Amino acid sequence: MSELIPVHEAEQRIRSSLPSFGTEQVPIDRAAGRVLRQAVRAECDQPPFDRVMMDGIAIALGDGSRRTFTVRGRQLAGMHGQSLDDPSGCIEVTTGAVLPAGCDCVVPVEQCRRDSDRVELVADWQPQLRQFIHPRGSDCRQGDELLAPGMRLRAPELAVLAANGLDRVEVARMPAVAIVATGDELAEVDQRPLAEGQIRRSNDRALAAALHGRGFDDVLLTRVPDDLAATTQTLAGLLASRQVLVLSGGVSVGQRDFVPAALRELGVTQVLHRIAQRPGKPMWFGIGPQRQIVFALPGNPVSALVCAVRYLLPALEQAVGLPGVGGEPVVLAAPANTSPTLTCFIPVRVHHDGAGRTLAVPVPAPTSGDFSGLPHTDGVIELPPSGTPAAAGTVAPLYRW
Ligand SMILES: Nc1nc2c(c(=O)[nH]1)N[C@H]1C(S)=C(S)[C@@H](COP(=O)(O)OP(=O)(O)OC[C@H]3O[C@@H](n4cnc5c(N)ncnc54)[C@H](O)[C@@H]3O)O[C@H]1N2
Ligand code: MOO
Repeated sequence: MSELIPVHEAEQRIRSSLPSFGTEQVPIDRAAGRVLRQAVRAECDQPPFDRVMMDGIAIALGDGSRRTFTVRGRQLAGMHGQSLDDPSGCIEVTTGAVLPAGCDCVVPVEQCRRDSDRVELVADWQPQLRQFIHPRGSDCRQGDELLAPGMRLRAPELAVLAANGLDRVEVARMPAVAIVATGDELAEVDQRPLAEGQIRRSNDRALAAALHGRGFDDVLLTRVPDDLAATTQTLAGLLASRQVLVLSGGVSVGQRDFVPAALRELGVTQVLHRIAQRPGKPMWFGIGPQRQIVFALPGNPVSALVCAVRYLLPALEQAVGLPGVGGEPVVLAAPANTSPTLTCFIPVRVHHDGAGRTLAVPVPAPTSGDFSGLPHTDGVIELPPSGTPAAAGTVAPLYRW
């Protein structure tokens, strides 16, 4: 039997063997949630002109002693061309308008008393030079790099794309994923009644949800029986049409655990099998002849999910160009058991204390087959091998579901 590989080495081996899925151009309205694969530079200065910040009047301040002004014109947002030549005058302006030529101060309407075309400043209001003006280029200058490859396109990034005239954008191509459930004991979700010895298949739905949650939406669900020929045939078809295969079950040492043998027969190169961790020890990972990514996860539901959040999701995120961020540091709120030889992954519920620290309360699953309590948890923490339990206060990385 192959030796157990430490968690950090398993991660390293996976990361260094991943392909990229390439890029594609998409219209801006299909870009939300995608991963940017180009740099975006400012099309022009932002704001592109000195911009009025308040509805009111624009004036030429001079020495600041003048208290009354005569309205000489109007410059609303979207208009241009007004000019003030006479400091006793003012121009009515609205938020977002170009500051009229000759003006250097905006007085909000709340600080004005208007009588016909005469405006008087309220008694205790003292206008200041350049007040309530967004100067041209204060947000960014033409040519500044605003977005870099590897950024996820969320709301702020979409605003920048739109503001800079990008109606199409280059993003990472998302892989076609197949999730394959193995096991003769597995029944469909709607099968009633269940025969003795059967359980409904649930790992595939959990894995698909985990993938959708990270933006991997092209996911096909299928199953194979515990039979080498059938497994090999189904996997051959999937390797021809999908870039990522995620299998659950059939990777251990049982008489009917055919997954590693079938993958070997199909020319998938094994990169690792069996990691020094609990749960999820039997995980298998390999790369196909056309550089397909193949994760064969253990069938136990907690094990499958742990391996998905610790290895599968970070790997696919790397392959689409996102920077690796690792687990999120959290503070253990109570002691947690460890193993002297294995890295332990422990389900936790997280909350924040008064100081804003993220505290993790261990909610251990009785076995890796017991997943009904997981909905009340947020993810798993990773505890390295140790001869003593991890004390409350230990900082550990959290991998969210
Ligand atoms: N002699 C040994 N036996 C086992 C070892 C070992 O080292 N020596 N390792 C154990 C560990 S740890 C795990 S984890 C499991 C993993 O086994 P497989 O990946 O081969 O998974 P299966 O045997 O097919 O299934 C395990 C368990 O999970 C249930 N299952 C499978 N698929 C699904 C699904 N889609 N939805 C819900 N549940 C699923 C299945 O019914 C089994 O109960 O091996 C141990 N054995
Ligand atoms: O590695 Mo298995 O996941 O403990 O049951």
